This record gives sequence, C-alpha cells and structure tokens, in this order.
Amino acid sequence: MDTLRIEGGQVLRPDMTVERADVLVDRDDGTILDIGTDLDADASETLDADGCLVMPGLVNAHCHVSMTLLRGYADDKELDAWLREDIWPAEAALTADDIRVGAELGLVEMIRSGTTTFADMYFDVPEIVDAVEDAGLRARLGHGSVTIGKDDDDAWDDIEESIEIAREFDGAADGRIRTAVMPHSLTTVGEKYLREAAAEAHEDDIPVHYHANETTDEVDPIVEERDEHPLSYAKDLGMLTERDFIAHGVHVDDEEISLLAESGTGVVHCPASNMKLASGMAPVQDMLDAGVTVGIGTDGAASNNDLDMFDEMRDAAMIGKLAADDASAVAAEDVVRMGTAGSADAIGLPGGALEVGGVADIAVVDLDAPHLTPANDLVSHLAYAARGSDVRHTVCDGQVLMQDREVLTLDESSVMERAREAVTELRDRI
Ligand SMILES: N[C@@H](CCSC[C@H]1O[C@@H](n2cnc3c(=O)[nH]cnc32)[C@H](O)[C@@H]1O)C(=O)O
Ligand SMILES: [Zn+2]
Repeated sequence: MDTLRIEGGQVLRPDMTVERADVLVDRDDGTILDIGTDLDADASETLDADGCLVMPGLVNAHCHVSMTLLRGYADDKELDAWLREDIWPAEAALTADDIRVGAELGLVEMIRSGTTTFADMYFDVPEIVDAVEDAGLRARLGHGSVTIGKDDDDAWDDIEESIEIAREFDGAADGRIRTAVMPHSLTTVGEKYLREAAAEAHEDDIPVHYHANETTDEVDPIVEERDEHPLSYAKDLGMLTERDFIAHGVHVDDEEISLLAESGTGVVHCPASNMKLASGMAPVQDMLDAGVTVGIGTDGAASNNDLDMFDEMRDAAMIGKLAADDASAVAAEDVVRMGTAGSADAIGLPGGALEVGGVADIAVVDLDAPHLTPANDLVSHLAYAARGSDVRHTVCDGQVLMQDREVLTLDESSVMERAREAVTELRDRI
C-alpha cells in the first residue's frame, strides 16, 4: 500500500481539541488510515510536522477563481456599480486562456494558504476543470448564468450551458470534481429560467448554487414585486433544498433564517466581500443558533482581495461580533468549524475534519512564528492570529500539493508570469 505519514505534529480533532499525534494516509484511495502516537507501518513517504498543527484543509465555499486577474482592477465601489461599470465589461474581454491562467493563479494561492477544496461559479468552466485536475484540489464547479439584458434565446442558451456543464463534469478528476447548476442570483436571472434550472439540476441530484440576499438592492425589488422575501421566493422556485447552497445571505429576516434551517440549505458567508462592497453584516450567530449550515468563502479576488481563508475566518469572527453586538458571538471554534466542516457540509463535499476513514485533505500549519507564540490556545490562533503563509504543507486526496512551501503540482513562477502577461494584453483589449 502506498502511504504517507505526517509525523511529529499536534492534530486538530473534529471536537476542536488538539492532541499530539501522527496521521497515516492511504495514498491509493486518498483517505486517513490512522491517527495516533504509535502508528507502526513504515510509510512510503513522510512529511515532517514537528512544531506544527495538523488541521483539515480549509474549504473556500464560494469563489470566482479566475477573478484573480482582476485583483485591484476596480475597488471602492458598491456591488451593482462595481459589477456593471467595471467587472462585467472586463470579464467580457477575458479569453479561455485568461480563465485558465487566472484559475491556476487562484489555485496556487489557495494551495499556499492551506485550502484544499473550493466551490466556484465562473464561465469557461472546462478550463477551470483542467486547472483543478492538474493542481490536485477538490472542487464543486459551475457555470454562472445571467439572463437579465439578454433576449430569450440567449438567456436559455446561458441556462442550458450551466446545466450541460454540470452534467458533463460531475465526477471529473477521479471524482474530486463535482458540479452545481449556478444561476447567478435571484435578481439577475428571470423566474422561468430559475425554475427550469432548479428542476433540471435536481432531476440529476445536482445542487443549485446562487447569490442571494447580498445587498438590500437584491431584496427590495423582490419584496415589492412579489410581496414575499427572496428566500421564500427561492423556496417556491424549488431552489431551497438540502443539497442547495447560497452565497452571502446578508439581509435575511427571521422567517428566512427558519426557511434555511428547515430546508437544510447551506449558506456561504463571505465577510471580506460584504465589508469591502459595504453590502452589510450577515446575522451569522443567529443563523448558527437556528441550526443553519454555515460555511465561509472568499468570493472572488476582486472583492477581497485575496483567497486566504485564514483572513476570512478572522473577518468572520470580527464582523460576526459586531453584527451581534456581542463579543462572545461567532467565537474562535465557530469560525474554525465554519471554515472547514461547515463549508464542506454547505457545498456537499467530503472533508473539513480529520477522521479515520475520512478524506486526507490536510493543512499543516507551522507554529514556530512570533505571531503564533505562545501557544496558549491553538484554535484561537487559527481564528485570530494565523495567516495563510504559515501553512507549511498542503495535502489533498492523499497527494502532497505543497511541501515546505513549495507547490508541487503547478509551476508557481511560470503561473505568475503568464498571469502578468495575460493582464497586460487584457488591459489593451478593454
Ligand atoms: N455568465 C455570466 C457570468 C456569471 S459568472 C459569476 C459572476 O459573478 C460575479 N461576481 C463576483 N463577485 C460577486 C458578488 O459578490 N456578487 C455578485 N456577483 C459577483 C462575477 O464577476 C461573475 O461575473 C456572464 O456572462 O455575465
Ligand atoms: Zn460571488
């Protein structure tokens, strides 16, 4: 058997306790064989974790990965103007090659910050599929469709593309890639298209993922037109089921929180994007109290502006306390759970916890740094003090993606160089 032993570290267990242990991984099937201090087996390969915390790989539950190319391209604007005036025109000029290199750049960034799994809404998805296959991450991918401003034929084409992409690539990369049908939002996609997209997806047991209740501009028109709140509308459309997950959920009322909890629909909280676009403060503690499955996502790099899930966990804790006006709200354990198991549950992929028999998706965090000293409470450090750059090794599906900060599956400097060139040309085209 081909095995990997991560040895000498402390291990974060699913109950958020930390214990000294080695982790033995079966690289053939990508699962954890054993966790303990006296594992016998001679491993085929070892990763040194001395002075490190071994934790589940982080799960970035909402992203637009190729938007790394638009990092710093347009800042300091609210959502609607930012999308219409800057982002959508720039995206219209992106080529398939741009999408590929933008995705690779995002994947390098995620691997370097301990993210092993992500959910992504973008276009030219086959390019992203190929990039993920090579990079070795786990992902739930989909084509984002928009129908407003399009004639009926173009609108249907875009919806059908989302459905076809989801069917074609589900199970790709030896099963590491799953898919979802991804209508962009409840206000940028018309009712009949949403209904059809959800029905088609669910017919094949494929989830639906969309932006919802991100800004008041997305809530008010629905309330005015339909005399119901967006998530009640989503329920009528068949888009609020156990397998589905929404991004944001900032402006949700108590009734909508109950709908999320009853249906089991996942919510992906994107605190940095919500702060940067001044979208608002999601009632995360209320959602957790109600039993909603809450994960964390970075959103695209143009509204963040990085893909570091450690930043995101800290932001979630900070804004969660502010939103609840309570310093005990959205505590360290809660954000670490949301950034790992919560995200994995929300997007319906395995991972998010280190357990025997579970997938070997692992981040090894080097604790030997001034900002992580002393080790009073390692869960607190993960939530409040650690950075993506503290990650030393990243493992996904039993394969080592980064060892001693060297990315093994992609050529980091060539990816950066190609991304710089792509953006120089893109700016000329726009
Ligand atoms: N097929 C669509 C693209 C949809 S992909 C998903 C879209 O979400 C956009 N996006 C990124 N961040 C956010 C956000 O925070 N809220 C809403 N949309 C976003 C992103 O720029 C991208 O255009 C088209 O051709 O216009
Ligand atoms: Zn988004």
